[in-house]
Amino acid sequence: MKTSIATVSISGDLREKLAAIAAAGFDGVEIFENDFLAFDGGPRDVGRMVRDHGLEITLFQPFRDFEGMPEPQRSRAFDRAERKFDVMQELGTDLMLVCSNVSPVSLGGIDRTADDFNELGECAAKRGLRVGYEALAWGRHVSDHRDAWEIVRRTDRPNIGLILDSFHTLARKIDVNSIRAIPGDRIFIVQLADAPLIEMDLLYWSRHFRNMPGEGDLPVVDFMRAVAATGYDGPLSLEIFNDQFRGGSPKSISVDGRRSLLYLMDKVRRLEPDIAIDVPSMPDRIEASGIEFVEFAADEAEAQELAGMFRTLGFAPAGRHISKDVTVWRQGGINLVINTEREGFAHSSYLVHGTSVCDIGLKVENASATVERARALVAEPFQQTVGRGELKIPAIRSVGGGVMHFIDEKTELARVWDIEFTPLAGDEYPAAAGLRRIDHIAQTMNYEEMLTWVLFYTSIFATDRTPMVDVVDPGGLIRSQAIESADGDLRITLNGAESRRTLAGHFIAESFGSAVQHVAFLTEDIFATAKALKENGFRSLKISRNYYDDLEARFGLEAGFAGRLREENILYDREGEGEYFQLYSPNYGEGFFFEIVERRGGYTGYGAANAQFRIAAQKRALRPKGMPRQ
Ligand SMILES: O=C(O)c1ccc(O)c(O)c1
Ligand SMILES: [Mg+2]
Repeated sequence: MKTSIATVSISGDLREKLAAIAAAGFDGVEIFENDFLAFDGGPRDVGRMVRDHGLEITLFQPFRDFEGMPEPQRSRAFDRAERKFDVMQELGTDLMLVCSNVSPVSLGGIDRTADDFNELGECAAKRGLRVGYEALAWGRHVSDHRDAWEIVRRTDRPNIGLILDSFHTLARKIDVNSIRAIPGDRIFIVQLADAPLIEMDLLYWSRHFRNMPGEGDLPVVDFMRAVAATGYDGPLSLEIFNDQFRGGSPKSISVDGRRSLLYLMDKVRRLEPDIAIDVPSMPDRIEASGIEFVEFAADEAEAQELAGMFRTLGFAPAGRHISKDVTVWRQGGINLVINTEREGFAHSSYLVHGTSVCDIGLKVENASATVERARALVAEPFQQTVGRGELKIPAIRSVGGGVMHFIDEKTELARVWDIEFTPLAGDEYPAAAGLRRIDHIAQTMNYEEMLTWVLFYTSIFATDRTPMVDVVDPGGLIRSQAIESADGDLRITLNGAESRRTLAGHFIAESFGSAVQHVAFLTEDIFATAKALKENGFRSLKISRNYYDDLEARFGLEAGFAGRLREENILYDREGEGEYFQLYSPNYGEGFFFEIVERRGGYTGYGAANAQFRIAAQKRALRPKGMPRQ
């Protein structure tokens, strides 16, 4: 499988773009004409630079408003084409993209258009060049790949072929099976893009909202299955016009691009076992059955403070690491680890981010297969020196600089707590509060990074994303989206902040990067838990009285029940038969906190409707007395 990406898809100048594209492992690059025009060097220099990066130029594009023109525009279009052929030869590429004409003066007409391509094909053939025709979804006369293909077919020249672009076909909801009838060798290149489903003008949607396959809502897999059926084996080329990507990190967007293509083709191969698809083999998406541990990096003083918080939550120290300054605190099936080592990853994470979650342990069926899939999808494996008596636990770098370890039952990894830790009695600790397992963890990031995280999680793990919801913080909007396994065993919520004035934005700024902002524990009886916590000295986040008045009215709650919620500062939500209860800890440091939830009757959400009131309460609690409101 040859992978390629259009230079228009990422930020930077041409030099930066090529470096990032090459580093992410692409084979080729589409040179978008404007990137070339803006470059301070001739076409030969660009060609050399591309090849020096080990890349090839898969396509030069776009050539606009060519076909079906009256005179004198027609002759001018041919003159223009000759000039671009000169450039292409110097660049060292043989393929030009002609996108369907949008000019109001164009005449259309299938025979006229085929004649134009016939003549252009003759000119190109003299130089050994090829021309591909792409139907823009908003083309004046041709806006459907089926019409573009009919024109190419009538031209009947080997150097005139079709260019397919998933966006144009899928945005117009054209039946992808129509692709299956096209001979693969007449398709010169396949461009791929996804997009979120938003009702809007096609051109505007295409130029601003495209994203990587798997990041949006279009059936790109069905499109690619149809392409695979044609026998096409040329480059798969990303062409992503996206406002955020234009301002994003070229390195990270390029990696997302490669990951999206590998993930896409892995899916296609599994769905089309009879078609030979050349994609590196990798284990199927990994089923994760929950979070085995959450590890905090801290210094001694903050470790004490954190431990104090764990204690009020009903956790007790369960083990001390055999050789490291690492303690595991336990309650039910929850393991919270505090690492105060002065070296290693946790320490460097502490130096950069301060006290924060540096590592997440996921329970999987096969830990080494998990790393194998992650590596195949260009994630970075993580390793550090393993001390005597310690296990080598498979791990990767997750997005945002954190680490993710994998624990399975297959091997002795599941016994890590017995093998690497000396048990602690923890007798003098207050009673457990009924916390059973980690319900979810919430990771906070800049909004622009959200697609990167979504693709990371959904491509490696058997998870899906929920629709994005908006959460109102007094300082701005937070976009929230969950990644979850089908049975809800693994739940991670991603919160994207656009403004530093939000609690989430403040947290990212203060912790120097995206991080876990809260961990939510599951209880089976929120009222019993609230009572036990109170006895442990836990002080819950105080929620406004107005919230409870509204709750009572909104859900028609009995006054007594609403009163109990109010008394315990428990937030409530309902979804059909399902009910959700939430209790919050105070903030720790710059905005980290714990949540306790109970799910009744199959409630599957996260209480998004309550988030605004929780955030307002947290902001009140954060504001030092006498400080002006934001
Ligand atoms: O938006 C455009 O004009 C445009 C240009 C070239 C393409 O390949 C394309 O898909 C869109
Ligand atoms: Mg295109």
